Amino acid sequence: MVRSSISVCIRVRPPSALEASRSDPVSVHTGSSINGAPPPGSGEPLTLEMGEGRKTLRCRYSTVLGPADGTDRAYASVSSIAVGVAGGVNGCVFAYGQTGAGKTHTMLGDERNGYDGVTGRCVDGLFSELNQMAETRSDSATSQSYSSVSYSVHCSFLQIYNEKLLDLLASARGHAQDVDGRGQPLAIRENKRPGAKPGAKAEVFVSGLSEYRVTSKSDVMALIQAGTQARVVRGTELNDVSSRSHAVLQLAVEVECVSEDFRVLKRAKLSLVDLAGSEKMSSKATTKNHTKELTSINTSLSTLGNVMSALTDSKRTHVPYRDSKLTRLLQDSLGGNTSTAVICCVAPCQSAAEETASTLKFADRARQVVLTVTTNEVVDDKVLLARAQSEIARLRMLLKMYMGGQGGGGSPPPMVAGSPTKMPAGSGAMGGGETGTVEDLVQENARLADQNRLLKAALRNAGIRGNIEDLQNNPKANAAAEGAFRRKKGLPGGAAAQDMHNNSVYSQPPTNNHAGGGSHRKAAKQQRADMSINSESETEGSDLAALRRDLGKKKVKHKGGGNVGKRLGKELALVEEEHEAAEAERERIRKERAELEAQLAAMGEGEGGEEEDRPEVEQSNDYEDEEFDADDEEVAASTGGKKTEQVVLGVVDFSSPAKPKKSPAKGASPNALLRQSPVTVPGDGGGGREVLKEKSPNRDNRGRGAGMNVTAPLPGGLPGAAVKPRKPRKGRGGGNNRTKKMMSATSGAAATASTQSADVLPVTLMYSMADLGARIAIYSFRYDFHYPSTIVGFDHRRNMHCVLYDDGGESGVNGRQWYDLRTKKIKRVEVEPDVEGGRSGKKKKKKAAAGGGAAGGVGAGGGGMARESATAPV
Ligand SMILES: Nc1ncnc2c1ncn2[C@@H]1O[C@H](COP(=O)(O)OP(=O)(O)OP(=O)(O)O)[C@@H](O)[C@H]1O
Repeated sequence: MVRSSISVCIRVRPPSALEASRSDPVSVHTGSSINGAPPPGSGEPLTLEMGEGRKTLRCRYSTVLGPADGTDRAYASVSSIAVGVAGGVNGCVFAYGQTGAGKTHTMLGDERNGYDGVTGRCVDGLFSELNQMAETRSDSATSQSYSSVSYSVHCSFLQIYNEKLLDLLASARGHAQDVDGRGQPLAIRENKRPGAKPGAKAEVFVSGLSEYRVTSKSDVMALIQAGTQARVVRGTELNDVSSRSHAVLQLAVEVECVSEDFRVLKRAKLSLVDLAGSEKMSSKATTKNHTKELTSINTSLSTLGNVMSALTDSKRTHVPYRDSKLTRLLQDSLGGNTSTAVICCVAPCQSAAEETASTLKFADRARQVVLTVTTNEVVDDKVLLARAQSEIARLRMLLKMYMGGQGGGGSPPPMVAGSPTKMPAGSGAMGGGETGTVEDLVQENARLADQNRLLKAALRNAGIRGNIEDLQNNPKANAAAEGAFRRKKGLPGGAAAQDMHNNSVYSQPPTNNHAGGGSHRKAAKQQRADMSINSESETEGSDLAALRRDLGKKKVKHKGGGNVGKRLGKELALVEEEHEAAEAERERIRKERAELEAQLAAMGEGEGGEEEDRPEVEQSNDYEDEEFDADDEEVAASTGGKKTEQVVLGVVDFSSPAKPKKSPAKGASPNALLRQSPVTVPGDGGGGREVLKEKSPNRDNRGRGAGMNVTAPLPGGLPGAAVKPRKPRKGRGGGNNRTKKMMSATSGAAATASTQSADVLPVTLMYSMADLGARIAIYSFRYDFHYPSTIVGFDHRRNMHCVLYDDGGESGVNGRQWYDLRTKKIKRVEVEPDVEGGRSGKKKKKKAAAGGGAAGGVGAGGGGMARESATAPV
């Protein structure tokens, strides 16, 4: 966790031709050459002469760029923010200033200079960093080495015009336009990240915004070019090409670092914002439209100023983010977990002195805003364990050194690499680490507590008021119930219900997925893995216990007799205390979880029947919802009549090795680039990588993720546009609407399309982002049919794949489905509008507001797969 203030750069543009022709005197001076010394302190000086009889302003800012300075210097002042996004730290750079002051020139550039602005340079810097990490297989931020580092970047571009959010890339996709021809306004929503720390802020994202997968700067530049053409521009008194909207380009980055023992997933977003310029209301703003534009620009900029003021005022409890769309969208960047820089652009001339003074005032406010920035990374249980062990080793070493092992006087040992230890603030030579074991535990606790919350909701739903005490008093029944529950839910450990405490989606090691059964074997294997983790946890526990015993027995004294020893003793005791509290909390949550799961299991046992025959309760897709909470689970569970069929799946790859398609021709129009099918370019890791993949679920998606191990194409191939045959389920009164629809759409297709399960060939999945784009066929033995599909997403939280049927929507199913390809069971099926009766009115409204499609989550941490399956209507 790092605390830093918003970085401020002032850029003074050269006088324009008009200003020169009017002989408008220069009033802004960079450097200290103007009479009177700049105020003391660090930073570069700037002087503003306000005019005759008025005070001259002298100030300092961390970077001041004069008319002769190029955009490269502006980029230099923000490059660390762009590069930091690769390491999982959110970044935001925005340009602020009067109309015609040079914001667009600075941020985007123009066609004449090939859009050579700060934005293009940031994108370049980010991709260079990502490619370097992938090539060297290391994380430059932590110097940690991995066996593989892969990344994905998604780009969106929007404008805020007259307080409406409009997708700048929507027209390129041929989406419906409103009367202005600017596309449908989009809504800002919030997504509470499951597993986030209690009290953590919800993430803001724009629902329905198109996002494109990009793999290089040129991909992004093509999008910028296309989007810029859709931006609202008008000639004004001060600028012939004045932007009348705020433009926000966002890159959502996910980096996956995999080593033998653990996996780390980093998510962050980079926001690059070119604000519309403030302008005085003048008589020339005659048209109604122009006046409306001016009013909304000025209102949103003044709200931005108010937000800055509120953030710098320690007494203010309310920050008016919601007063404008701009501040609401930038909420994370202004007062949240984002490294932010503002480039304040000013005109050099006397006639603009008032506006320049107001821009400098904004800059002063901005630099007082203090941000707390953390790395957004998700680590699996093994890395938590590794860190805890590394922490223990470090503490042991400290103990040894300061209690006589290595003798006094020496300087304390350096921090163990990769062992971020939480030590009390001001711990001097210890360096005061940032995050660590205790925080990891707290984080894990939050995740477990979240899971408990969901379990409680499921229980409430089922109306079960089980007798927990009974189960507690009967360990055998308890274990059996747990096992049944696990088998039913496809959770690890179903075969031998011993321990459910390590049931984390991150704890499952990748396994090859073969056609046919074996899920119980795998579950047993997983259980053994779980148990081994447990025994390691025991070791951890006993190490800590030993450490505590040592601490208890000996009075910590520094051999050299100084205060360092005493202080270290206190620090160790504090760390230990925090550790103990976190462990106790974890224990409490685990107990609670065991009780809840036992209740659910008891319920499952009571239902009876074979696992395969029991339908699974459909769940709502939290990524689509404004806020994910326990209510969602309740709604989902209450859709009793619309349960999904449970089918056994085989997984095969039926595509021949990907042949690189031609890269887009140089000079091709960006719109043509956007319209074309996904382009596969050769990747350095073997598999191709898709670029500019519009995430329309119905698009043919032939790219293959790196790391796919294709054994052979399926003999006889598969039908190109297979239609899903379904039969009405027995005992269900003829099936629901959906079933009927499918039946009528598919009669006769099943027989010809059927493929024997003997043909099923195994394919190796990475259980990660590397699987994206893999075309697979999912086999249902119930219907003896292969469904050709494409993996379009991987949900790290649930450890599930999102696949998309390659049937062009003919099946009538909203094609995206969530599959756990390990356990070979359908876990999630999109709820069709006609069977949505069980949903609450609120939910329906939300869906309708989102244009019937899924939410296009921009939030880097808000569930990557919302992006993959987001925006285009199915
Ligand atoms: N540093 C600079 N060097 C050279 N020309 C510049 C510089 N800054 C701005 N200009 C020129 O000044 C004009 C106005 O700049 P620009 O359009 O970037 O202003 P703006 O702040 O974005 O205005 P608006 O808010 O109205 O969109 C443009 O012609 C641009 O090329």
